[in-house]
Amino acid sequence: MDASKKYAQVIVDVPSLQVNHHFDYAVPKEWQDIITVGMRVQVPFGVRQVLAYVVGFSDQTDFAGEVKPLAKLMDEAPVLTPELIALGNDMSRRLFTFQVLCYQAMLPSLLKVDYAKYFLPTASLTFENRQNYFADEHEIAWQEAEKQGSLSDLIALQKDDQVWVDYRMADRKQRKTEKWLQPLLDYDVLAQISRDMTRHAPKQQDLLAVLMDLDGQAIACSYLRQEFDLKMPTIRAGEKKGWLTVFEQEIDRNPYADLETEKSQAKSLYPQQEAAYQAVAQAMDAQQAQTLLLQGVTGSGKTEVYLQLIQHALDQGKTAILLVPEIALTPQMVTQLKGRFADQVAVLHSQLSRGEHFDEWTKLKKGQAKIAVGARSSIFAPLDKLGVIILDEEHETTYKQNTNPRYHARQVAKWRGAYHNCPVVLGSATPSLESRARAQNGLYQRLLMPERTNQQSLPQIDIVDMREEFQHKNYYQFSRQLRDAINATLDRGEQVALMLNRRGFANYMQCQDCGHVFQCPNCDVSLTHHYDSQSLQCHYCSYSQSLPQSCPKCRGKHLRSFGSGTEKVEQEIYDLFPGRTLVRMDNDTTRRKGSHQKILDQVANQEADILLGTQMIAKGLDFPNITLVGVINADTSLYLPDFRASERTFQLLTQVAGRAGRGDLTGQVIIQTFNPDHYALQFAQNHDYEGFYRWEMTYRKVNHYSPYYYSVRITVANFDEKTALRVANEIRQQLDQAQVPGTRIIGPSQSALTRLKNNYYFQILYQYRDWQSIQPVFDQIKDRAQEWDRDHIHVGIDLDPMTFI
Ligand SMILES: Nc1ncnc2c1ncn2[C@@H]1O[C@H](COP(=O)(O)OP(=O)(O)OP(=O)(O)O)[C@@H](O)[C@H]1O
Ligand SMILES: [Zn+2]
Ligand SMILES: [Zn+2]
Repeated sequence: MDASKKYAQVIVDVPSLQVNHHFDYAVPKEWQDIITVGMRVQVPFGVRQVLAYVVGFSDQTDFAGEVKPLAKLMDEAPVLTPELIALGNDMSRRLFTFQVLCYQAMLPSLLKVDYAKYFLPTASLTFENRQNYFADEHEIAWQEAEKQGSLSDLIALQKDDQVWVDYRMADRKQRKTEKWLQPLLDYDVLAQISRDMTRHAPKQQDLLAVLMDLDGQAIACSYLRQEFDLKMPTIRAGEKKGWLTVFEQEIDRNPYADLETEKSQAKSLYPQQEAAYQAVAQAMDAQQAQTLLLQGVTGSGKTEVYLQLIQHALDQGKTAILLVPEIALTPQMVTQLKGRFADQVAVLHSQLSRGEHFDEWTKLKKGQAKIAVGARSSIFAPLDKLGVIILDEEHETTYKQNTNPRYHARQVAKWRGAYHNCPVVLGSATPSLESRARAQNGLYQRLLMPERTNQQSLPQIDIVDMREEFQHKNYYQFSRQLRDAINATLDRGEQVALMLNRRGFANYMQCQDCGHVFQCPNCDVSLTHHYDSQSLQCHYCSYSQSLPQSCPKCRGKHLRSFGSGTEKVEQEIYDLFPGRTLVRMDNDTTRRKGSHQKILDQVANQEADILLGTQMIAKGLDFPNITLVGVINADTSLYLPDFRASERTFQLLTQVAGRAGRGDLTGQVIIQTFNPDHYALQFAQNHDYEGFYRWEMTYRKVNHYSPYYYSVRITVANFDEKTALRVANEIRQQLDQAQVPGTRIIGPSQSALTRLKNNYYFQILYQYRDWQSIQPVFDQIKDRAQEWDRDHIHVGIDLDPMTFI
């Protein structure tokens, strides 16, 4: 018996009791050899049994009362590694949140829903164990094993790879299995049987011959059918005679099975790529936990550098994580990774079913796949021996989670890099100001790739003043210049990409007679007119109503929708460019699995002349025949209630402009705007990231914004406005009393969306310079938030927020 495992330290999963300290439970004797840190257990807690995570063991406890025993084991193998347990601990402190929430964020969602577990034999299960544990069954339910008292034995067998555990969701599609057979007899015995058999059983003779050939190796029954015409009845007959046994073997549900990938070879690097590669590879070789900012213009070949760095990690016997802003939007990246690394890649894709996602995660955990690619949460990929961590488009806001735990993947990446002594690469054509500033201070090493790989210069960008168009009575959303350019491009047989900037933008419906705007009855936002479904919808709470016929206020019948959704622009394109084929890419057309890829294929195969999309089309696309990029409206994102509005606009315009002229043909970009003089547009026009950076830094300094000052946003929500405001004021007082030097407090003020989901929101913005100094007061607020929560007053603490609505 392992004395050091007398007590298990667990973090309980109880929403109303979130604390960061662990509870002690006694480990039953029969579990002491199989239980490990990172497994989930059930423990008695008050009158209930609750889920808990084992985070450590000890041979003594400080707890004065009676220490209860653990009630149930939930896993056959740890779901969290010691590294992830330590990470969750640090994250929760750093973000003023709770450990259990961090652990939940790290695990695949299948583990959070109702599922059942079964033990199934693997090919290496010994005959004896099969008889002992399975008898005639082909699987044993976990609960059944618990009842029979064989759970710990089966878990030990799982460690020995003799059985595996199948996770099945209550009512979802199951893991696919197929029938395999395992020969049970030696060659000599089989040969003897064969000699003794009558000649009238040719199928049996064939089966014996195959079994002798297999020499003990397991094989899929379907193979015998295909190759030897031996069908299940024959095999079952052999089973009855004790020659073999049939079992279910899982089939990989490979979600990318039908993805056509051409095998790709490493390209020989251009000098600028080589220099960047060498800098990172050196840090990898020296096992240095260093952050490198790879600042490469659009089309400079960042992807190839990533691929070769990942190869370098594999060559070192290590693993790698590649993060992308949103995996559904980057099918080209997945294709490239699959082409280069085939099955060594696990894709953690948000559009996978829970089961498929779980399978990919399992491959990483078991070491069957060594490269994890995916969005934000893939930073928690259960990989050992990380050799490199890469964040592509590191400036993207999707790397920050907007719900608890509000972590930033970049920060977690640096933590894991430090743990594994491996470098973190942040790649972007338009780095976030925070990262660029850290490079300036020498905290990050800056790597530059200023040239495009096609040896062409960046595309020429023209800015069109839409105010003049209106003066000339052109009421279309297409300026004359953009129309001419589109026609000329299409006449040359080239393609066009058009972006409709929808950040902070919607089509609202207004009464022409009285000016009434249709609003959501639950939230303080305008309803959005959806042309497809002929309805008005709220984007925040999903409220929906059919299109009204008259105004509820004045009964007038002149209703009109304003703004321009992609559908509306689509209609204008049909009017202005008859006979041209168009594909639309936005949230509505890409919701279904695979639809995004289909749209991109149409563009790649030149079945579409015009690609019309939201900011979705700005990222990562590489189509050599797209030579013209048009931005229909550059302005909307400039007016977000957010100090990063200019940065976002600059990034978006630079990224989308970067889609033009990536092949041998010269690119051209036309940006339409009502604010031609805005600096974000001016610097974007001149491809001047550094100029923008310097200008914007001055603005941030003057206004006390990031990266000079960091901020915490505290939100208070309640269905009663007065209560919400009262608590917000209390928090303000508490912050005032703490008197942390170098801080500034703004608010409470009503949030930009004052009534979201039937709640009133207030926010306080707290600007600070040094995390350590604010820790005590925010820890207090965090603990009080628990109490408020019980009264349905929801207090959120968002460290370094990325959005302000
Ligand atoms: N060493 C190389 N030799 C030949 N072609 C290359 C090489 N490296 C990259 N390319 C090609 O150059 C093009 C641009 O590269 P890539 O898409 O990686 O750019 P990027 O820096 O990621 O751009 P963006 O930021 O716009 O996504 C691609 O078509 C790629 O196949
Ligand atoms: Zn009206
Ligand atoms: Zn709503």
